[in-house]
Amino acid sequence: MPEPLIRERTDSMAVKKRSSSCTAVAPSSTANLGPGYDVFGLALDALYDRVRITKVAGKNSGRITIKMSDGAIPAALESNSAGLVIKKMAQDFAITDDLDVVVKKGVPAGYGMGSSAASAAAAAVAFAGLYKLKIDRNKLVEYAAEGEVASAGARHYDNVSASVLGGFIISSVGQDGTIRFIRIEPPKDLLIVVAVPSIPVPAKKTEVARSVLPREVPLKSAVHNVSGASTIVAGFALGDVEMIGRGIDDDVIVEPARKHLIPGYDSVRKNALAAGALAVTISGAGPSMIAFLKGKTKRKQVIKAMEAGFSEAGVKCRTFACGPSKGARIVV
Ligand SMILES: Nc1ncnc2c1ncn2[C@@H]1O[C@H](COP(=O)(O)OP(=O)(O)O)[C@@H](O)[C@H]1O
Ligand SMILES: N[C@@H](CCOP(=O)(O)O)C(=O)O
Repeated sequence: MPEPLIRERTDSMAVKKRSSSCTAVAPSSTANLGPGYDVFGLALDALYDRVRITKVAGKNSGRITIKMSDGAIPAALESNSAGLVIKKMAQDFAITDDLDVVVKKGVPAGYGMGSSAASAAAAAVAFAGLYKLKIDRNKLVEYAAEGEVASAGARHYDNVSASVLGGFIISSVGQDGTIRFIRIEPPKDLLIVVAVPSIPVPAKKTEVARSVLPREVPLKSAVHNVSGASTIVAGFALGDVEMIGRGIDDDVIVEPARKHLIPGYDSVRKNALAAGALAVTISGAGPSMIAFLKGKTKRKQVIKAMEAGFSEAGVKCRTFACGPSKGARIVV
């Protein structure tokens, strides 16, 4: 369910004297949007992670300690997306303060809503805020992408760019390694319904879901996906939700290879389309399914349809409707 942004309680005077801290929040996100594998990301105004970084006064052995609100996620620096980001930023800016990091999870880990990315994005923004670093937001995305190594085994930019920058983002990595992000403000009447199935997911689910993808694709499929992806971009640029929907529904490469990982995929998709969704796809690497609608009129019907679809496969799910979100920000 959407979690309201709650401002961090003001630290006591005693704590303030000993240390200084910075807190940032970052939104959940959906990646790919069908044919835009590893390129498209959309920030979702549904769930948020919060990261607070506190300098431990008078200690500069470079020790970074992470405390997680969700005990199922490893708190070890190298295995935690926020930890990897902070470690890399501390190295690059030669910061040796001891740091205490508290990660409050709002985005469930492993369900295709950019959970590791939300922690990584909030960590990058909080670290830059704490040390008042003059780095542009694109560079912040690059730092946040360090965190994806903890979950996906690779630096993919789609979730982190959306979490840091907000809105709809196109990430491109040039042949020379140059990374560029293009942000388009999503149309106001774009509504999103997410269904999160209650099924166990493997640790490093994204790495697993990436391993089932074909290494090479037929030219015909590549052409097909380029046309779908171009339609999505045109839809965002023109503010045309129906056009966005037409493009999303056109992935012939990634979704067919992954759908067997999601019990109920076919019925969720069929039901949601019949109930009035413009497009239905896997959110990120799954297992959540995501539907795109124009306005709120069909929202309840689509929610019911997706729940019924998972139920046909004997799977419970939780559902929510949301809009696009703005990007990560400092709250204290
Ligand atoms: N700060 C973090 N928040 C969430 N997951 C994390 C974090 N650090 C490491 N992980 C690991 O990343 C995996 C979840 O991330 P990921 O597979 O990208 O899923 P999703 O983006 O769908 O939530 C889990 O194995 C989890 O233990
Ligand atoms: N492009 C990635 C996106 C993974 O998103 P997640 O939220 O499931 O981690 C992929 O499809 O592997």
